[in-house]
Amino acid sequence: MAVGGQQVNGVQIAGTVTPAFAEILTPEALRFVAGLNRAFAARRDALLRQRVLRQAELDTGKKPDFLPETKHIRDSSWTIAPIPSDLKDRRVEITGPAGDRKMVINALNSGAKAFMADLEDANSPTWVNTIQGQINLRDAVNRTIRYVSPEGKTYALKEQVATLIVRPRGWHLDEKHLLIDGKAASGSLVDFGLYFFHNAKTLIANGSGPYFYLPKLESHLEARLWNDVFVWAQDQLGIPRGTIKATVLIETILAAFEMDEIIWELRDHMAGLNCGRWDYIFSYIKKFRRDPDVILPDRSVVTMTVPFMRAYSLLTIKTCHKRNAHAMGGMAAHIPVKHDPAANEEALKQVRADKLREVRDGHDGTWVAHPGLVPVAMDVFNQHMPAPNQVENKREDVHVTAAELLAVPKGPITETGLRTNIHVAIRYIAAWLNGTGAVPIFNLMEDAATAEISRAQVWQWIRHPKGILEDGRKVTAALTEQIRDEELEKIREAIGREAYEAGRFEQAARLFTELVLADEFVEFLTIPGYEILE
Ligand SMILES: CC(=O)SCCNC(=O)CCNC(=O)[C@H](O)C(C)(C)COP(=O)(O)OP(=O)(O)OC[C@H]1O[C@@H](n2cnc3c(N)ncnc32)[C@H](O)[C@@H]1OP(=O)(O)O
Ligand SMILES: O=CC(=O)O
Ligand SMILES: [Mg+2]
Repeated sequence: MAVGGQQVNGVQIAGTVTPAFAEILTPEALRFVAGLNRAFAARRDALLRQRVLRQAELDTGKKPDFLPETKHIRDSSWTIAPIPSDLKDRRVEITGPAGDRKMVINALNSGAKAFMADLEDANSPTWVNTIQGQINLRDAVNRTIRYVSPEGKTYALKEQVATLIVRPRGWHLDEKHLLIDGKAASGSLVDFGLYFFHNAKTLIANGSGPYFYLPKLESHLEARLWNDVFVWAQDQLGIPRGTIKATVLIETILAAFEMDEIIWELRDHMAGLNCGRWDYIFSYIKKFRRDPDVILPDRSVVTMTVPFMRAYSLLTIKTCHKRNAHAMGGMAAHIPVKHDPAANEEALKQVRADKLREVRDGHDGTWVAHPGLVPVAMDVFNQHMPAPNQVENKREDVHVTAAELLAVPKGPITETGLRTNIHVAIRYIAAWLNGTGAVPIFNLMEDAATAEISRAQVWQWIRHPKGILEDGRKVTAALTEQIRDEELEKIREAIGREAYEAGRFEQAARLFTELVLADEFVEFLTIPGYEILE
C-alpha cells in the first residue's frame, strides 16, 4: 500500500486522497485527529489489554458480578445532565451505513425521530466507505446532500429530517490508512474526530448537537475514556463541555454489570443506553467460550424473551430511568419481504410484537433497519407511549440478579441452525470484503454483529461436548467443512458463476474456516477481515 506524503507532522495517509477526500482530510482535521490519538491511544491500548486479562479470568470459571468497589455509585442518588430537546423523543430510530449516500438521505427522510449513521456493525470499514461516510455526514449536516441514482432518480433532504446520531467504530478497531507517528490510528478516534471536527459547530448553530452512539464497551473505564475524549475535543474547539451527548450500547455481557457506572462516567454527556441485542448474544458466547456449562441453542431461538435477554433488557430500563436517561430498545432483524405478501405480513407481525414488548416494558424508543418498518414501530410507540418518553416509569418492581443475567438459554441445536450459521457467515463476510456491511439474507438484516453470532456458534459447537445436533450427530470440523462446501455450491448455483467469482465467496469461506477451526477464539471477525480489506 502506498503511503502518501506527510501533510501534517507525524501523520501519513496510506490511502487514496481524491479532491473530495481532501476536503475531509484537511491539515487542520488531521492535526485534530492526531492530537486525539496522541492523547488517548496509550489508554485505549491499555484498556484493550485489560480485556485480555479479564478473559483469562473468565476462562478460569470466574463469573462476572456487580463490582463491589463501585457499590456507592449504584446505591447513591444522582441523575444525568439534562437531555437536549431534539433527543427527548426518540421513539423510533432508523439505522444504516454512513457510507451509503442514498441510504443516508432515505434514513433522514424516513419519518423516524433519529437516524443512527453507522460506522460500526453496518459499515464495512474500507477507506472509501470511511471517508465517503464522513463526506455524507458533512453534507447531511449542511443539508446539501444529494444523490442521483443510476436510473436518474434524484434524492435530496425533505424539510423535516431525523436527528442525526453517529456511531464510530469500537475501541478494538484500527484505521490502517491513517498512521500517526508510524502507528495505525484508532478507528474510534478517527471516526469521532473527523465528524466532530467538521460538524460540531454547524450542528450547534442548527439547534442540534454532536450526538454519538458508543459501541461494544466492556467496562465503565472504557466509558471514562470516551468521556475524557469528549472533554478534550470540546476544549480544543472551544465548545462548552457537556454539549456532546452519547448513547452507550449495552451489547457486551460485562457492560451489563456496569450500567450505572457507565452512566456515571458519562453523566455530563449521557443521553441513554441501548440494548444492542445481537452483539450482546455474541459477547455471551465469546466470554463464556471455555465454560462447560454454557452452550447456546440455534440462533433463531435465542430471542429477547429468553430469560437472560429479558433480564438484561429490564435492567437496562430500570437503570436508565433511575438516572433520567433514555433506555432504547434494539433491532428486530426482520425486514420487509418483497414479492411475498404473506411472508411480508409475518415479518411485520414479528417486528410489531418485538416493539410492543419493548414499549410495554418501558423502553423509550426502538430501532428499525428499514424505512418500511418506521410506521410499524411508530404506531406501536404512539399507541403505548403518549409522552415523548417514559423515563418517569421507574420500574422499581424490577429486580435483576447476576444469576438471571447469566442464565443459560435452553433449546435444540439443529442441522438447519448449523447450516444457516455457515451460510450466513460466509455470505456476510463475502459482502463485507466487497465493501457492504449490511445485507439481507433469508429476509433478515445481517450485519457484523449477527454474523459474529453465526461464526461464534459454529466455533463453540465444534468444541463443546454438548455441541450435538438434535439427530445425535456431533458438530465437528469435518461436518462443518462438508456443509461449508455444500452451501458454497448452493450459492454458486443460485447466483451464477460470474457473480460467484466476483463475490469473494471463496475468500470469505477461507476466513470463515480459519475462524471456526482456530484453537484460540478470534475476538472479532473484523480484525483478521480488516487485514485483507481495502
Ligand atoms: C446489530 C445492529 O447493529 S443493527 C444496526 C446496524 N444495521 C443496519 O443499520 C442495517 C440497516 N439496514 C440496511 O442496511 C438495509 O435495510 C438492508 C441491507 C438490510 C436491506 O437493504 P436493501 O436490500 O437495499 O433494501 P430494499 O431493497 O428493501 O430497500 C428499499 C429502499 O429502502 C431504502 N433503505 C433500506 N434500508 C434502509 C435504511 N436502513 N436506511 C435508509 N434507507 C433504507 C433503500 O435505499 C431503498 O431505497 P430506494 O427505494 O430509494 O431505492
Ligand atoms: O448494535 C447493535 C447490536 O444489536 O449489536
Ligand atoms: Mg452491535
